[in-house]
Amino acid sequence: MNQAYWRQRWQEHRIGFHRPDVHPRLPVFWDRLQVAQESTVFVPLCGKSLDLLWLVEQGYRVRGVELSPIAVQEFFQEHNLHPQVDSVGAFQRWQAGPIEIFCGDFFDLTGTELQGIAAVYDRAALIALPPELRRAYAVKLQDMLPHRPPILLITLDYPQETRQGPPFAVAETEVCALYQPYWAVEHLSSIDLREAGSTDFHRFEELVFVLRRDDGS
Ligand SMILES: C[S@@+](CC[C@H](N)C(=O)[O-])C[C@H]1O[C@@H](n2cnc3c(N)ncnc32)[C@H](O)[C@@H]1O
Repeated sequence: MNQAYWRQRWQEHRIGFHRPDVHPRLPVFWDRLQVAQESTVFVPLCGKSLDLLWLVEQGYRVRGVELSPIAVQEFFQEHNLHPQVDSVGAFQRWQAGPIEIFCGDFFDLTGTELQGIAAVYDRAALIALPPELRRAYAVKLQDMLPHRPPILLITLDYPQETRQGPPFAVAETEVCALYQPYWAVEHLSSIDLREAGSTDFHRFEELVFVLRRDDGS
């Protein structure tokens, strides 16, 4: 699973992961993070998600990172936003009002781009990555966010042997293995997506977690 794969998916418009609406779990669970308004939320591997706009409507600033320039351009175009574009390190930074998207590879972030981050929203970022990159992704977040802001994390879980990712299955045990001991993991909900007719696998669940700084207390 490499950059070429994702760039090609955007080029061919194979973006079944992109929702035409705000993710239903975001408004339900966001308040659990208790993030002060006007602070900045980091949205890794953001695509052109409408969740960015929902967060802005709630009074936050958002900072995304996304590999595909097609995704970034479409996001701003589709919402009639007129971004300023400049270069920051390895990234092209697109900015319009409270929305900033760093176009480039998440793994090229240095940490300076994430200064002032008050919370993280991960929907379909961790599960977009194969196992070896998931470990690197979590380590990178740990390195770049030493103040351990809260994370709202949405994953999928299903028998991985029944299909190839992405999306990859990421169960609660793996979330705990990746994020503890830096963050305490609270499992908020499991939703059987088969009921919504989304799949015919014998198990296909969406899991929602909140990760909070673990002070060891
Ligand atoms: C499954 S999609 C999810 C997009 C978005 N979070 C959403 O909910 O619609 C994964 C996204 O991550 C992007 N991506 C994959 N690898 C990346 C990387 N190393 N750095 C930045 N973006 C990446 C892809 O281009 C794709 O848009």
